[in-house]
Amino acid sequence: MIKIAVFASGTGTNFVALYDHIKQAQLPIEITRVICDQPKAAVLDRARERQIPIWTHRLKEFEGKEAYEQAILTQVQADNAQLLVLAGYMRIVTQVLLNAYAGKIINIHPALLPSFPGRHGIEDAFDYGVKVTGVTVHYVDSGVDSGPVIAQQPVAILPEDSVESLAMKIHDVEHELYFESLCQVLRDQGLLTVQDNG
Ligand SMILES: Nc1nc2c(c(=O)[nH]1)N[C@@H](CN(C=O)c1ccc(C(=O)N[C@@H](CCC(=O)O)C(=O)O)cc1)CN2
Ligand SMILES: NCC(=O)N[C@@H]1O[C@H](COP(=O)([O-])[O-])[C@@H](O)[C@H]1O
Repeated sequence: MIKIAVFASGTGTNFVALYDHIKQAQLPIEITRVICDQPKAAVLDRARERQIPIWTHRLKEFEGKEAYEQAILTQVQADNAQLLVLAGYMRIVTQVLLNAYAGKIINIHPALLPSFPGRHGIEDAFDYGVKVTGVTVHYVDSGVDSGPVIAQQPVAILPEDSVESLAMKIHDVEHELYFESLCQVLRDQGLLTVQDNG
């Protein structure tokens, strides 16, 4: 069984999409825990509904970011998580996790990096007026949205689009591309085989 931890801070639609795809495909992948920095985030209810364990604490409960991430590291290592999957996790991952999980942390971003990094990729692309934006899945490094790209998919911004309609199109792409990218990463790391149908 391949063990992955999902990190999220908000609604959790990407977590649900990954969960559903893994279940539908009957892949040997287990989401060991949802890690969340916002104890009231909706993603936690989604995890509870699916009997997925959670770890949720606010940063301010700890003596700084390093102690916070050390607590997360202790938990994901105890869970034997092999890959950390950031899915709307709004914290910059520090060297505590980067060192322990070098090359084993991935993220999804709602823009075509390196364009429009940061917390507001969808709105920034819409406000800039680009005609094409999209979704990026990438490895996480010490920079922000600067790690090696794993996959990208374009999304056209039409004249009739609002930022809301664009966000819906972006999320629809995310909910397919992240699962495809996860399987590719697990295959690249020799954890998933063709025999697994992954
Ligand atoms: N080391 C990395 N950590 C994270 C990355 C990354 O590429 N490298 N991607 C982000 C996700 N993200 C955009 O995709 C993102 C999330 C949050 C922020 C940010 O600036 N957040 C807060 C608080 C920062 C903190 O306390 O950690 C802020 O507004 O200051 C920027 C980009 C996930 N992590
Ligand atoms: N900079 C990171 C970032 O903007 N991530 C974005 O947060 C959203 C989380 O949605 P979800 O909670 O419904 O999965 C997703 O659109 C993801 O690309």
